[in-house]
Amino acid sequence: MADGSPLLRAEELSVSFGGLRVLDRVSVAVPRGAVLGVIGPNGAGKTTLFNTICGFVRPGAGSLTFDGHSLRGIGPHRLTRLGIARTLQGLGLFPGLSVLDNVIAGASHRARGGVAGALLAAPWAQRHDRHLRAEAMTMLDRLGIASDADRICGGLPYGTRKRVALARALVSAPKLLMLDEPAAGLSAGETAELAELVLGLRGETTIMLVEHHMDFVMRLCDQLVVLDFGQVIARGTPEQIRADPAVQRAYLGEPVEVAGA
Ligand SMILES: Nc1ncnc2c1ncn2[C@@H]1O[C@H](COP(=O)(O)OP(=O)(O)OP(=O)(O)O)[C@@H](O)[C@H]1O
Repeated sequence: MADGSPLLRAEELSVSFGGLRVLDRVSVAVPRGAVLGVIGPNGAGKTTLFNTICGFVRPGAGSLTFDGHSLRGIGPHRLTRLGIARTLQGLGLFPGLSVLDNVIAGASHRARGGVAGALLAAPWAQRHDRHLRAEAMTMLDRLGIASDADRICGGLPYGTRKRVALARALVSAPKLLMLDEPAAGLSAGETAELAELVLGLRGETTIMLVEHHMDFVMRLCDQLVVLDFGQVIARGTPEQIRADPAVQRAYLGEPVEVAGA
């Protein structure tokens, strides 16, 4: 689908936990090729929106459409095949595996070898797996961590593991890359480098990110959606959002994180 329709459309999504309404008729459209940021004060519902799109949380009402197809009933394990890759706040890496194997795991839906291929040592399976390894290495190189390929993931610095998680998401060549707080826990230098990396992905993939770091968001995003108490209170370009009185009110009294702070 290459018409003018958004790649992802969430319409009137509502989610409640117990009696608490955490998302209240939230609508978001992510245009193809755009970088869309979701921001808002603590507890606004950003992660819940992310988790609902990824199938971790089932909405009480509303609809989700990706590339023209409904995401209803699609669990997280089927997202990669559909063309959605995500990085999570907890990273979700295999700490006992090497960096390279973690990244290859991101493309596992394309591994043709499988059990039969391995048992038979089938040449076609071996060729395909070699190809995946080469692609994973290319991605590690691109993210500046090729020299860590054989190191065990668990012992690596957090900033490096974040890059591994990004490489793993990217190696599936997603149509939509979803990043949950990609800058959280990074130093000012690492955040600036990450911003450059994400800017370099423009034109290759559509990106939706949830983030607290205002500098990072303002620099990267074409469009922003602002949530507060589970509702969309503003949407627009970074300039429009910066000047929006409702947004300023929502953030009043809450420290706005600045890169390096
Ligand atoms: N599984 C859950 N069960 C009950 N309440 C939850 C659950 N997950 C989130 N909440 C509540 O839903 C609200 C929104 O949480 P959410 O994590 O989506 O906000 P957020 O905007 O991502 O916040 P933060 O910026 O602090 O990460 C909060 O009040 C939170 O306590």
